Amino acid sequence: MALSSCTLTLSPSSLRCHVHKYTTTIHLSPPPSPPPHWNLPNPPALPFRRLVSFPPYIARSSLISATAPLLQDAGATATVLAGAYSLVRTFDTLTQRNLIQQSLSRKLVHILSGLLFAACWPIFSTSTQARYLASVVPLVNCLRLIVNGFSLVTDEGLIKSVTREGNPQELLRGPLYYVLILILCALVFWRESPTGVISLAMMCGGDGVADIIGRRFGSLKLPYNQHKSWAGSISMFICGFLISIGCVSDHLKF
Ligand SMILES: C/C(=C\COP(=O)(O)O)CCC[C@H](C)CCC[C@H](C)CCCC(C)C
Ligand SMILES: Nc1ccn([C@@H]2O[C@H](COP(=O)(O)OP(=O)(O)O)[C@@H](O)[C@H]2O)c(=O)n1
Repeated sequence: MALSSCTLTLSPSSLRCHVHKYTTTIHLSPPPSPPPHWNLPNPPALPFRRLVSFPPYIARSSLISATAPLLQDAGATATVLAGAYSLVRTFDTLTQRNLIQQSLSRKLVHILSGLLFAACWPIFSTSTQARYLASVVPLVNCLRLIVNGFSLVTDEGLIKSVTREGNPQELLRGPLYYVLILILCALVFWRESPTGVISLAMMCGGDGVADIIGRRFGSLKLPYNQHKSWAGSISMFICGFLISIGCVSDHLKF
């Protein structure tokens, strides 16, 4: 029903609105004077009666709407941090129990960490601070790699699931560069540009698969690099391309 008119009757306790279907103007009448036994001072003569101040529930709802994105981003950051810790712990347990080889564990952590990090971006809000809170996750892991890489602390699970030979200093090379790229992609590209997720798809999906395929089927080496093979390089291109297409599809809203 279209609102065609409203006659407002202001009163100190409430605002009553009587909607009439067929008049088209709005009449604002001055509030009735309070009964004499209230002994209130006469209100100042204003050219136009100010509406009563917003009731507390409106002030509260505007505060909630202002802090809701921050609370959402804080919750998302805590969730993804817990996911990162759980991922490394899971592969450490699988390696400890000899259910998978350490080299395969490391590569699966390599493939899954960055892709799952980017897959979590949609749970953050669309506010400007979202990317900064999201980048806290790789930043915390960057600090973990540094303190373990310099043996300031020793996280055996992290070292076993992320290094080739179990040398803590290995954490200061590939893994450290890896999380720095995650920070860069989150801060610079975030969800505005597909460049970030495509870079992560190639670094995580492509490079990770190249190692797995290249070690097993890479007998035919590249002419200019005897440490790389045609099988590994072609698998990097194909998997990286397919994962990139998946990352920039609708479900990430690019
Ligand atoms: C093993 C890794 C890189 C090795 O690179 P390269 O030597 O083969 O070139 C990856 C290291 C991963 C890091 C320790 C953990 C990163 C977690 C990530 C920031 C957040 C993941 C969240 C998600 C929900 C699991
Ligand atoms: N294009 C590629 C990449 C890796 N690989 C194989 O994967 C192994 C490790 O690859 P990598 O140098 O990317 O290892 P990370 O430095 O990524 O840990 C190489 O020694 C090769 O056996 C390949 O055959 N072809």
